[in-house]
Amino acid sequence: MRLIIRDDKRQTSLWVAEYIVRRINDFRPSKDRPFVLGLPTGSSPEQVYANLVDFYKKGKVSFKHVVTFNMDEYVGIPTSHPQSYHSFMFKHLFQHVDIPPSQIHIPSLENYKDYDNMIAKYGGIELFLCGVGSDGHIAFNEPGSSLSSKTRIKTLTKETVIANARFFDGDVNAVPKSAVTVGVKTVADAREVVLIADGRGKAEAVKQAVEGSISHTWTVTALQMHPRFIMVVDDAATEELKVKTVKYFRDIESEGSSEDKIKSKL
Ligand SMILES: N[C@@H]1[C@@H](O)[C@H](O)[C@@H](COP(=O)(O)O)O[C@@H]1O
Repeated sequence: MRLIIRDDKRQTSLWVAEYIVRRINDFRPSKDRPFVLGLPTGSSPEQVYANLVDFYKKGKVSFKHVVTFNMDEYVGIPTSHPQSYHSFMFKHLFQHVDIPPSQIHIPSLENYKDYDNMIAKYGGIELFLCGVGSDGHIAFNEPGSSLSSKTRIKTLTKETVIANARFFDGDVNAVPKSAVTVGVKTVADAREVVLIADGRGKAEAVKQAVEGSISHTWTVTALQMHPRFIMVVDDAATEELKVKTVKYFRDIESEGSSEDKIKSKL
């Protein structure tokens, strides 16, 4: 695991967007060999998407040969609903860049049983970007979800419904109570996972992800097993970590990752 700590959300969002642009460009995607990108919704990635749009407009990246798979979607509201994840993705990213609509995938009641197969047909996900819930859930894999789960329907916990009420004018009753979501294993099967978290509200989840034991109680902890897992967090999100942990990761990252260091010497 790499843990990148930046001062604030502006900086974490920039780091992640620059990283994604670099990964897409280094991959040199083509029609026959697209870059397969897993994507989240939520307030955490919003500025990442704004930066990606900006980089696209400046000609630094193209999404023409990028295939996307979103991680989740509410059940019970139409895709046209302003708070559907479908609407979110078009508003913040898809409508501003050159991705062909046929290359966009969002889970739904219609396609969820085939979702993991669809991903497999593209050769798997190259990079899965994700956020994390305050209770440590990734996508909508709430506490107690199987760490080997695949795409399915999940009931949302009260904590998540309350947390997401902010997008529904604070009305808890308006928040859908279930969702289609990729599984923990769907995320963990990606060749690389990049997680972005900011704010004090994510501090406990970040602590569990970095210092906790692997447990279905905090589904994010499953990513500790991942060979290429990068967490990008702001200062506030590190507040529950041990001083020693923060110092350790700051020290190794201040020199660049060991891989970057070795490559730069070649
Ligand atoms: N299903 C989404 C998750 O994918 C997201 O990571 C989480 C955190 O959202 P936010 O980034 O708004 O804090 O919220 C929702 O529950």
